Amino acid sequence: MKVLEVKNLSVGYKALIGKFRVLDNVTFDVEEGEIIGIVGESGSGKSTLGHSIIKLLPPNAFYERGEILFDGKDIVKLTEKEIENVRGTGIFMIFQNPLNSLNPVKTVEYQLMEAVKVKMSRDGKRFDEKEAKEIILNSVKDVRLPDPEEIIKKYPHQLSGGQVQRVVIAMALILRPKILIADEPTSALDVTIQAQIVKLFKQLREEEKIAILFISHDISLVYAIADRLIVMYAGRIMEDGNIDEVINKPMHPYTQGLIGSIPTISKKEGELKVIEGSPPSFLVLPTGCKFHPRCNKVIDICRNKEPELKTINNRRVRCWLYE
Ligand SMILES: Nc1ncnc2c1ncn2[C@@H]1O[C@H](COP(=O)(O)OP(=O)(O)OP(=O)(O)O)[C@@H](O)[C@H]1O
Repeated sequence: MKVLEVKNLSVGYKALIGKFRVLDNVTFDVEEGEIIGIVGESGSGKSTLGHSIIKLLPPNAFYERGEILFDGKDIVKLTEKEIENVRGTGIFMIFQNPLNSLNPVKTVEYQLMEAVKVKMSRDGKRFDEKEAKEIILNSVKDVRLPDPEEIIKKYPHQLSGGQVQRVVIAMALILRPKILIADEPTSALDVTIQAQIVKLFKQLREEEKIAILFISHDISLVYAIADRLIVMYAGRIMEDGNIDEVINKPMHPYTQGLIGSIPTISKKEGELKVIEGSPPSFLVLPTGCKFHPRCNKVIDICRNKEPELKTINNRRVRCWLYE
């Protein structure tokens, strides 16, 4: 069952130098319980995509075109009041900067309690303080925060970055949304905690059929959690498919470059290949395929005409090599 359909989504920003489009015609569906890794270099539009889906774009951003269908409604068209009812238990986003999700003048306990209240009321349950406290303490234990009783009395600024991130993840565990968007959720955490959080996300999917959009620049981490991989470049989907198939047989030269630059045990240091150059500015995007200036398989047509995202054997790929 589809829980989200993003159709032909284009999103831009207004800046002093003028308007520019970041997301360009992004289309993908999300199935119930599916974990999708969204990868790409910094600036490829991953966070913009996440913020668009939960309708929390910065004030200078605008939806140019397209639809985001969730629960029979187009998120793009929802009023602030309507989207408020979707956020939390419908769609929840863990931001790259977790402090943005917390209120600086309220304790952790207060904020997790609010989440429990929202969850109970949307599930049609009567609020029970004792039960709520138990749910809070369990969620704090689940994210491996030390001294749960003590930590919930604290304010966000009294916690480390990694602890704040775990409080936000605890909030997600309480709310159990239909869709969880996690933007680099574990980058502030050390490797052992990271592994535990990845396990928790998988458990959430198993128990609650939560769909997760896991945004990261770290393909190896995504490989440990996702079923499917979407590769973004310059605000476009370049490749999309089953994660094992994409990792073992990447079709797009950009995906091949990203995977070729992952240090793995089997590769000796000297064999690591990095993609030359850097992503283009959205103000002056190249003509044709946006990756062509950095592509080692470039052919004439790539410079002049942008390829469409084509479906080939269960995979979508935007590249002239497969036309
Ligand atoms: N508030 C903003 N105002 C203007 N431009 C913005 C704003 N936020 C993002 N952008 C532009 O959108 C582009 C995509 O940014 P975005 O944060 O979505 O990429 P990303 O792939 O998530 O990168 P990162 O991995 O660094 O977070 C950026 O290069 C930047 O030019």
